[in-house]
Amino acid sequence: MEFHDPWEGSTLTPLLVVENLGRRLGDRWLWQQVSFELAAGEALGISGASGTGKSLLLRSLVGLDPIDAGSVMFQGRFLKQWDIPRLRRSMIYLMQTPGLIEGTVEDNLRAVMELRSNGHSPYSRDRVLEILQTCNRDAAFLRQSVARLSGGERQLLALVRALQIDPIVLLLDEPTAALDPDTTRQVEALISQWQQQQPQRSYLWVSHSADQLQRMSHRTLTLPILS
Ligand SMILES: Nc1ncnc2c1ncn2[C@@H]1O[C@H](COP(=O)(O)OP(=O)(O)OP(=O)(O)O)[C@@H](O)[C@H]1O
Repeated sequence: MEFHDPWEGSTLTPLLVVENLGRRLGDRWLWQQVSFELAAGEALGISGASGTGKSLLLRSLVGLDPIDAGSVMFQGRFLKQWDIPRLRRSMIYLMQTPGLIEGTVEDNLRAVMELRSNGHSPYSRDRVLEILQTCNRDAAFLRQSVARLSGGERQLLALVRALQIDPIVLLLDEPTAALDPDTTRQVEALISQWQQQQPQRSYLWVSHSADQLQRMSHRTLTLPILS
């Protein structure tokens, strides 16, 4: 199976080049010959039935899951040439169910900035409040206990936590799957605003909603069902 990349031949320098990627599950290929490029500023949708390997594809792009064939190049360097913490700051994978620490929303945001792998960038409440404004949240959200957050609020927190690290590429794994329509629109607005603030920012967005992919991506790759 092979994907046709309609952006092939584009004069834009690609941020991400995926060539003939393959992933085995036991003695079968989950997917193979997956090839695509993500240009600076591009939004690429990923669709496919449950179990076709969308999450594993995103995870493999940042070395969280093994690759059995092919190569991934980010900003001109193969994955194995990257310092992995640095790669994962530049290209952040946002998982479906975010892992959070106990405490408040702000504890979670601050903890990430204090991690060595984030280069000791200082935590900035002003920066976070600016991001939160887009989704109608203020300082009261920062004081909330994580234990009392809804599924949607946990997703919002995970997104804000990623955005404050200032990535170039976001790998979004069904980021609104657990959200009501209003919060879904807020998340979409947040991502759009983030992307438009700097033209090189790009994202891959996995979704089961064709409408959402039409709103949020320039084009879509569909993973085929394993035969
Ligand atoms: N770490 C792993 N090792 C081996 N197999 C895995 C692993 N993680 C997931 N799988 C299997 O790989 C297949 C693809 O899983 P994946 O979560 O990538 O699918 P998906 O397309 O994202 O599904 P959904 O739309 O339901 O989220 C599934 O059959 C799953 O059971």
